Amino acid sequence: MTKVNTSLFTESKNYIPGGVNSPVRAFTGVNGDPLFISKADKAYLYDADGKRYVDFVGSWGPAILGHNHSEVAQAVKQAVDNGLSFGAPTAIELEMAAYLCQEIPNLEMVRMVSSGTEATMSAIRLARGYTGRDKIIKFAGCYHGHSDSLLVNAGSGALTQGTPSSAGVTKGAAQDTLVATYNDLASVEQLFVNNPEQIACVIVEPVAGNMNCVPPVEGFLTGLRALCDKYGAVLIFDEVMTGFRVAFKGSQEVFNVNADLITLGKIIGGGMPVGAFGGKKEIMQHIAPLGPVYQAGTLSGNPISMTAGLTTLKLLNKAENYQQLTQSVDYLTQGLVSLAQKYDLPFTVNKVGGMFGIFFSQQPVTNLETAQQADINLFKKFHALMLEQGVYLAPSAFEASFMSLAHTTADLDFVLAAAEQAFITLSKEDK
Ligand SMILES: Cc1ncc(COP(=O)(O)O)c(C=O)c1O
Ligand SMILES: N[C@H](C=O)CCC(=O)O
Repeated sequence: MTKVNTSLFTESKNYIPGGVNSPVRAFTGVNGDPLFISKADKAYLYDADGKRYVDFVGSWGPAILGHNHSEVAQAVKQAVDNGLSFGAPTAIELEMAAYLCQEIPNLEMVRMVSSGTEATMSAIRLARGYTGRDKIIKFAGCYHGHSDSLLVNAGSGALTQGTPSSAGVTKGAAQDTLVATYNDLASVEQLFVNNPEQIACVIVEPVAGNMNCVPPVEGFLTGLRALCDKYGAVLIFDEVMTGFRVAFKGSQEVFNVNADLITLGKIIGGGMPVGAFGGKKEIMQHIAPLGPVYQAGTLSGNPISMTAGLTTLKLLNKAENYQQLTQSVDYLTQGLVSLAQKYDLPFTVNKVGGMFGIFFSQQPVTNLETAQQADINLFKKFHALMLEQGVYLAPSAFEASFMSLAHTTADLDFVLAAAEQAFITLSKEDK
């Protein structure tokens, strides 16, 4: 790390646990030290020492237009002039809700919250209140935020830190969380059979992005739909990451499957804190003040977040944007695969729309077990070599990468040239 970065990190550790406000930022997953970011623009991050990086983290997903998009920034500046927060209904939150319901399949009503964690926690409470059942099914390696009952075999930072099932979660909170294997319908059906009429919902990342990027195999999501119908459970698609990322209308469109409840976050806040959950009216009417399932939030529907989010969504809403994202992902990942072959390195990629994952693995990665079988040490070395050359990848082998509309072919060629240098170094070390 360079001078200013080093002193900021040293100082931060005195006041903030681990020097960071979210564990995955700490770079422990790559045995490094975090960069302190001073500004971001288009496809680039600039660290505290002024060094530029081509960024594939995109604030963990939201920056799909690229950083600091001028129209979003302008709209936010105007909204700020009217006040930051009112704790009362606004026209902009109505506009956001109506827009989401118009664009996202099966979203008839939606409640805004302030994070993805709140969205999934509330959706689960709602599913429990609606069905009168206690147990839920999640998948090993999927991450749905940090509420107690979901920090069981979780992905993302929890997995990276080696604490997929967090300390501090009581047995009571965890006992109703049943864990199945991603892409394995038999493991789900077994849980339904073993817990008759007790399972309120299945919650799934339709494309897993918190054990790196792991798409659903053919029939997995439709199979979940069928199992939920058969056993009377609610199907929750956690689209906090995949919403507006894999396609404008999300995973339901890509995989042609209907969910009962959908959670959103990240992109719908355009870089501001946000989350949302919604779905069929019949279920959503159980939420307070209409129904008995309580859910609330001081800053929910915050006008600045709504403005940033809605402006982002309207700019995104063009088929050619998703063609561009897919083409950019294809260009980069095909280039990486060819280079890895050239230097005889084990390498595989997964991708859907604007998200992708790279693995130092010879076998396809379809679940947590195969993601963990990839060569994590090789990834750590690759990460360091890329960072040195000005490419910012997620500091963990268990995080998906994100393309933005601001990444140019020149940026991607720069990244491929850096990757070639990194692969040359890695292949020499390998021998
Ligand atoms: C799929 C998924 N669900 C939920 C969350 C939680 O969102 P947040 O970090 O905004 O609480 C995240 C990311 O953190 C996520 O990737
Ligand atoms: N993978 C997480 C969200 O998608 C990363 C964000 C965080 O935990 O800080």
